[in-house]
Amino acid sequence: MNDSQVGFIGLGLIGGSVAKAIKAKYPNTKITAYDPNTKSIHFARQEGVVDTIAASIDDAFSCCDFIFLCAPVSYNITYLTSLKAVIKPECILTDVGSVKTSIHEKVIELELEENFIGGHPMAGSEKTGYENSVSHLIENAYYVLTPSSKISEDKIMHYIDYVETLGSIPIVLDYKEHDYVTAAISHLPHIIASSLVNFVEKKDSSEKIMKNMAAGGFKDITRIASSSPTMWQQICLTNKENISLLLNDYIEELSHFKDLIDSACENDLYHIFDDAREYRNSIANSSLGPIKKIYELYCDIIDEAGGIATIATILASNNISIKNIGIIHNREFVEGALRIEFYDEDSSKRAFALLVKYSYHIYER
Ligand SMILES: NC(=O)C1=CN([C@@H]2O[C@H](COP(=O)(O)OP(=O)(O)OC[C@H]3O[C@@H](n4cnc5c(N)ncnc54)[C@H](O)[C@@H]3O)[C@@H](O)[C@H]2O)C=CC1
Ligand SMILES: O=C(O)C(=O)Cc1ccc(O)cc1
Repeated sequence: MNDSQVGFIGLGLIGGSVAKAIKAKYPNTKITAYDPNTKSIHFARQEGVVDTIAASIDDAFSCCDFIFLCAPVSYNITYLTSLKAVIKPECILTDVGSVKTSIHEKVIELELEENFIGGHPMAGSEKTGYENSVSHLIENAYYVLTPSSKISEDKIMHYIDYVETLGSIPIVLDYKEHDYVTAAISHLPHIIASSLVNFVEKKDSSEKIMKNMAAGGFKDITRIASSSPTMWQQICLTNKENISLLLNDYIEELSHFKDLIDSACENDLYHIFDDAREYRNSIANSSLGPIKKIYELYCDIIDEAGGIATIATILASNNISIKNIGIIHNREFVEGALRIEFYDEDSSKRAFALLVKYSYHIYER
């Protein structure tokens, strides 16, 4: 894989980050890239990330083993026809787009299924452009792969291996399922964030009191409203059915919430917040990206002085570093349990064996 030739069409936040991850892992890879932003693509060549700048989708891409389409989703689709004319038969054609059905449909129409595996790294941020790209962006992040029905097992396995060696965690999904899932966990939240920001702006006074007082909670749930408008416009247009369906159900949920407030239903209101807190607390947290693999263990612990220190000492004296540690209480662990997070899988496995040896009761989730 170290001598591969790799093509990029679009070299912004995600394209740039994948290209940097490839160069970091496989320095001999030759990267050919096309991006209408000439300033950033020249900068990428100066930095040594790009070897050849392509002026269009032409023969420059004919020797590529992998080609990554990394422009906004609708633009990616427009390149498939010209790529079909230049790629070699072994080429794995992939994309990083947030929506998969629209590109798969075009791939089927163009009979490119023997080459195409859809891709979606579940990592990113509200930032845009090559200047914000970093080699570690996709590290430890789930990377969804949606292989075409006619692509060979060999190509799928080769691509899974490639993604894994770049530090991501590949998951294979059907492209339609991918679009329903991402509509709920990614597209709907972006719509809610942007509409809430616009709503507050409309409701604010001329002195901008709301804007000036907006605190942590508002900022936490609206960070993603700073994302690229073109990218999100295209996601809404290409995943229309799923988003509309879920938005409809969500509006009903909000309407039910309003009814409970209007009729002052104390118990129901309490339960809505309690259920949400419970479910939210059960979702693994990570500062590195939206969906990352977490290496964690839960340990029953007697509520006595020095309990946490004893465990920390056992782990430290065996050279196991702890990333995060703390007591949690919820329905699953009514009496409280110690949650210990590690930096990697090996540390988590070694800690498990060690704590079991010391007769602790350990759970994995
Ligand atoms: N931003 C995020 O957090 C994530 C984005 N994605 C997907 O990655 C893709 C790229 O998004 P970002 O890198 O975030 O956006 P970006 O705005 O940082 O980069 C897009 C790049 O595409 C280039 N571009 C624009 N029009 C083009 C065209 N017609 N032909 C070729 N290149 C063109 C731009 O010059 C820019 O360099 C999108 O399809 C998006 O759905 C996937 C995962 C996360
Ligand atoms: O910044 C965040 O929290 C994101 O949600 C980033 C993101 C944006 C689009 C995707 O398709 C995947 C991830």
